Amino acid sequence: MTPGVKPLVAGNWKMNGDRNALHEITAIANGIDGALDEKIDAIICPPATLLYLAAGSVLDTPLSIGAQDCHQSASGAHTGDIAATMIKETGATHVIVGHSERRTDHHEDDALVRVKAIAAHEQGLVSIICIGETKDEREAGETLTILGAQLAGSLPENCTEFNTVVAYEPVWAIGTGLTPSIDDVAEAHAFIRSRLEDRFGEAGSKMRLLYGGSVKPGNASELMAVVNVDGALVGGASLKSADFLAICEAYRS
Ligand SMILES: O=C(CO)COP(=O)(O)O
Repeated sequence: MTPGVKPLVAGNWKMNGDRNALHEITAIANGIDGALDEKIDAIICPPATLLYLAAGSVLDTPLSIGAQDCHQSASGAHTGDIAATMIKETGATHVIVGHSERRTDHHEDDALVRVKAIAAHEQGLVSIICIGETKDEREAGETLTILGAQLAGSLPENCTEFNTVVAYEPVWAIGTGLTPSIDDVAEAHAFIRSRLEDRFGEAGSKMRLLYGGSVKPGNASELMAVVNVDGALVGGASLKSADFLAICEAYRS
């Protein structure tokens, strides 16, 4: 954790969830009591088809809703894409950009992630900008070089602690049950923090840095206790309210 920074626990549902799964969102919203709400912010990012319903279902609760991607343009001939303006209209407040699955599946590069983040910021949405190395890159000892390049290329100049969250997700840890060692998480997050401070000064020291990749109730406390880990970006374990709430509980004491 970073002193003075309120942690964020974010759930990324990816391409999972239908109307029947909305009760998981209300269960999470109801499971965050006042004491926990004082300790953490929490958001769930369901698929775009559920954004309106999800945002409507968490009104007046501590839970917020985010999207999983946005287009860099405000409107236009972009079949299948969703603009940040549209996300804003649903009542969502956050948007993930640059997730490794989009970088791989849709060939998104740092430059594109950067303009998506700008589009999100222009609409008053908080961008959750994802970075992370592949297994090959880690084994080649290139982790910090890759993270440095992704940070430089994916984060726009207008990032502040209010409009930007950085999520470190080692690609090889996503959905695999594998996690880096605590020392490796600490090293990566310390590196990211120093790069953010170099570039954004005071704002860089307060920007929230999430760890993502196989975060579960069983490892959340250990991972969340690492210096400069200001929360989690949770995939599979965010689909079940009990698991997501158990991860949030890592911050109760
Ligand atoms: O990609 C992730 C969150 O964005 C992590 O997914 P898992 O928690 O399922 O490994």
